[in-house]
Amino acid sequence: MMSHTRRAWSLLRGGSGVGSGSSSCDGGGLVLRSRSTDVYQNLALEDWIDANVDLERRGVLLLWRNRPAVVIGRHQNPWAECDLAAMRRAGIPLARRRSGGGTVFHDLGNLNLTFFASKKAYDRQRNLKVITDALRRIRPGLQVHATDRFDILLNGHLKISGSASRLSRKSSYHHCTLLHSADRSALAAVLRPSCPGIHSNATPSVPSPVANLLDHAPSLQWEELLDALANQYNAEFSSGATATLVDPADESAFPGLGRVAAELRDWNWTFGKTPKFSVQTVLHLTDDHSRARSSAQLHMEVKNGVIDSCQLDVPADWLPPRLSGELSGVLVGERFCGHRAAAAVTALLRPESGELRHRLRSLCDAVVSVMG
Ligand SMILES: Nc1ncnc2c1ncn2[C@@H]1O[C@H](COP(=O)(O)OP(=O)(O)OP(=O)(O)O)[C@@H](O)[C@H]1O
Repeated sequence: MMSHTRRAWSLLRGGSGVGSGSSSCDGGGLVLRSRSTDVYQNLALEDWIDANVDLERRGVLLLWRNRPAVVIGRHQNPWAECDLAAMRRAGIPLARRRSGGGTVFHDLGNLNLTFFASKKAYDRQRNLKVITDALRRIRPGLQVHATDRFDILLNGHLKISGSASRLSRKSSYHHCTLLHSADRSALAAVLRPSCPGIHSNATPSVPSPVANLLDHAPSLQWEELLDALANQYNAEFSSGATATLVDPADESAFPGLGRVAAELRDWNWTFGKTPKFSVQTVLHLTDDHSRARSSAQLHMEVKNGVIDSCQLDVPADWLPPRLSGELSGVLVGERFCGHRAAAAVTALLRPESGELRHRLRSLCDAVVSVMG
């Protein structure tokens, strides 16, 4: 018997098997649900569908959820958008998506919907209408509306959905989040800057108060929500598709997907694609007994996530210029990442006089903590 994934693959490749409406494609045709909760696999699945499915013939709606993850827009700076140290402690990965826009938090209480269509059929308000119509249909009392920023708001001001999209030569996709029962305190804890004093042209996020659907529609279960969305998609796009489970980890069904997932997971994409930026900040220094205090100025230029230049202005009565100069030199060419920088500067902390070592350590710690 054909597995769900294989059936989906044959459908995606243009085989038959979906309901009668699917071939009269008014931009609609196939509803898929990903089995995976790995953010990189799911983002790679989006790429795969965009590259391999004939979207002129049929559109696709992909429904997916991730284990906790922070997803930044293509042109964003992760150090400016999220608390990387807190994420590392909690084991929450960072992903950079291919589309533009701002930073969002995902977990299993957040549903993602990706609407794939030909470039000609690309229509974000129509896609958002699928979501708002589905919500109104299952809970007529819910006050939801789509904004001209392509967010969906509840009760006029609480964001339940954010959108981003990507257009290629012939195809398009538009993905949206939908907060059902996400951990809002985790969301607030990770969506704040790691690093002070960043100057850059990266796209900034637009923070909004958020809400979970479950708090406003207390008995709304996942299956009811997923069915309503699939049905509404079919109604809007005159399709007769039933949702099909797919597994992006199945390389025989999605050849090449694993390589794309690995690229998305790689530091060179997640951090290395950050638009160039500079960091200018004051470092607060203390000795080992937290008695003596001083401050230093840090100025770094970072390109492709790597420190291109580093200048430390440290008062001469705190450290001899030789040592602060040496620390600056050690950091140039390093990835702008606190935990990696910590390894790089450890070598500097060779025995000097005890007092100087404490003062150098304090300076190193201050620099490393700035780097997230
Ligand atoms: N899963 C989520 N769903 C909806 N809103 C979220 C979610 N996670 C975070 N947010 C809120 O959305 C803000 C980011 O919104 P922003 O508009 O910058 O990006 P976006 O919604 O991804 O995309 P776009 O900018 O393309 O609309 C966050 O600061 C937070 O307030």
